Amino acid sequence: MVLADAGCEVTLWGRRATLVDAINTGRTNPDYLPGVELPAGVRATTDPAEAARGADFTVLAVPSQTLRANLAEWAPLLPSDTVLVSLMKGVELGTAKRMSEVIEEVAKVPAERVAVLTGPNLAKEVAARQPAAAVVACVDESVAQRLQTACHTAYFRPYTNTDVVGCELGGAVKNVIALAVGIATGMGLGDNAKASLITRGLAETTRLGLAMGADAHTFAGLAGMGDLVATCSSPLSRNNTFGTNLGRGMSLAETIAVTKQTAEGVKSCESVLDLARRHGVDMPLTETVVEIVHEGKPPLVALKGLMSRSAKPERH
Ligand SMILES: NC(=O)C1=CN([C@@H]2O[C@H](COP(=O)(O)OP(=O)(O)OC[C@H]3O[C@@H](n4cnc5c(N)ncnc54)[C@H](O)[C@@H]3O)[C@@H](O)[C@H]2O)C=CC1
Ligand SMILES: O=C(CO)COP(=O)(O)O
Repeated sequence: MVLADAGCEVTLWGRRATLVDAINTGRTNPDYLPGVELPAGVRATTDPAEAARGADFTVLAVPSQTLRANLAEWAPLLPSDTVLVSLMKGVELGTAKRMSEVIEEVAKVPAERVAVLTGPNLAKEVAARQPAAAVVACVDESVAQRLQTACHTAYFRPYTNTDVVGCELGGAVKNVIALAVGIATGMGLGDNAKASLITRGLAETTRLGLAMGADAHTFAGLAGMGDLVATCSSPLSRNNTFGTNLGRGMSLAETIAVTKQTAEGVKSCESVLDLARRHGVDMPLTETVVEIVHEGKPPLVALKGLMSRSAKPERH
């Protein structure tokens, strides 16, 4: 919708023919964005070759853990000069790779042909054309500028950045911190606790980013602080809501059963922790989220553990 509003011709690929038909005939996606009328510049198809044909930009927005398998099928269909754009906020399980790394590897394209769009962009608000800013990142600034032009509208304001590593980490780790903040909400903790989690969450994200060569400024920007604030304070966030349900005492299985859409942090907390260990970085909040979500640690026990960690200067 954003691309079409900015004047681009958009072809969506969808797996289900019924949804594709609903988009083409009813101009709406009833399963995911009911009540939102899609602009005339958006059409849909179930044929990936048709979607890829002649595309200047190929925007990838499947759940992170499914990217590798999907892209392997699509890669042979892509135009040789298309720029692949990742909207995904996750880290691959097993390899601990960022989405742009998976794209480069599977589509066999150089980093200059891969861009990332991230920032505080809760889908429902964007679809309602409520104002939002974002970041488009690519190691090649001219490519980021082309994408910026392609998605700049009266309600959507993208900034460019060349720090792809920092932008991707900001998006992936904020989902893990949103789970932590959600758990705190579910436990009935107050705003001081939530602000402390957000701030210390940003500290550990920045620590990991610096170890991986990212620019510290990125984490104070839209991809870092911006997305963290939006996600950790909004009930529209699936990760935040997922955490709230866990904090209220639901089991993991019950929480998964009531979660209709993708909550990336549930899987990515493990791959982010893997990444942290590979880089020798301490990420106590991420580690605690993994313990609560995947190892059954009661949130109250986890809270006591965090509060009794050894005292240290804020910069560490
Ligand atoms: N929804 C949001 O507010 C935002 C989401 N994102 C990111 O976008 C990415 C996608 O998330 P959403 O679209 O929100 O998730 P979603 O759960 O709303 O939709 C995922 C889509 O992928 C499809 N899908 C699921 N498994 C698939 C598979 N194996 N192969 C192909 N398609 C599959 C689903 O049918 C659905 O159409 C995530 O990485 C998320 O972090 C980024 C910014 C905002
Ligand atoms: O990334 C998002 C907003 O920027 C969406 O967050 P959730 O995936 O938690 O809904």
